[in-house]
Amino acid sequence: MTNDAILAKYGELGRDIREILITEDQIRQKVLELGERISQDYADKNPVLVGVLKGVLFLMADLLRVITIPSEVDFLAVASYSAEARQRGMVRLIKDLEIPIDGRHVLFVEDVIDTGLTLGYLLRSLRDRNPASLEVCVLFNKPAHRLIDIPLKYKGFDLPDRFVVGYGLDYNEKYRNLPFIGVLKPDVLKGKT
Ligand SMILES: O=P(O)(O)OC[C@H]1O[C@H](OP(=O)(O)OP(=O)(O)O)[C@H](O)[C@@H]1O
Ligand SMILES: Nc1nc2[nH]cnc2c(=O)[nH]1
Repeated sequence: MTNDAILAKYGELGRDIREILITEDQIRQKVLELGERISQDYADKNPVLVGVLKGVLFLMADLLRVITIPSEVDFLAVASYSAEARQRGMVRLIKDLEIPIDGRHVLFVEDVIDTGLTLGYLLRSLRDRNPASLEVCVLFNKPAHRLIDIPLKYKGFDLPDRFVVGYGLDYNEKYRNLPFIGVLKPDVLKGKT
């Protein structure tokens, strides 16, 4: 299917998209590769995959389906603060893990890393609980605005400095269900770059 045909299939959502940056097939292939590596690296370790709601839902579900070893999953949720508040390290946990992670091999799964502030805070919080190991798997890495250096053991795509939607990523809670990564048209995207 051409990109135009894919966008047409999504009707009003598709009409808001200026460009598809990463296709559904490219995402599927990359998630498969990540799942294969994780399955090899964590064989016999029964890892706990941890994600932050809500953007990670799609990645987490797809990744779990291609991981071939026993593994567990749990989620955190954080309150959204302004960029200024987050820069001061303010991330408020509104849902904590249900699985105790002391002594466990934890893989933090993130859909997108931009400034790194959210992940930086959450990794510190998880490290305090003494996991046996703590690594990060990110599908979409946006290095342009990174404020904190975070080692990424598993990385999918480097993205340009543009606000993107789809595959879990939203704009005002919309567009999460698009199966690709796209850039919104300028008239839709007010105040974002
Ligand atoms: O590296 P940072 O600049 O901290 O940005 C990354 C965060 O942004 C996204 O969440 P978002 O705030 O969009 O919430 P959502 O997942 O509920 O859409 C993503 O899931 C990360 O948690
Ligand atoms: N939807 C969305 N959320 C983000 N959080 C950090 N970067 C992005 C982005 O490009 N799109």
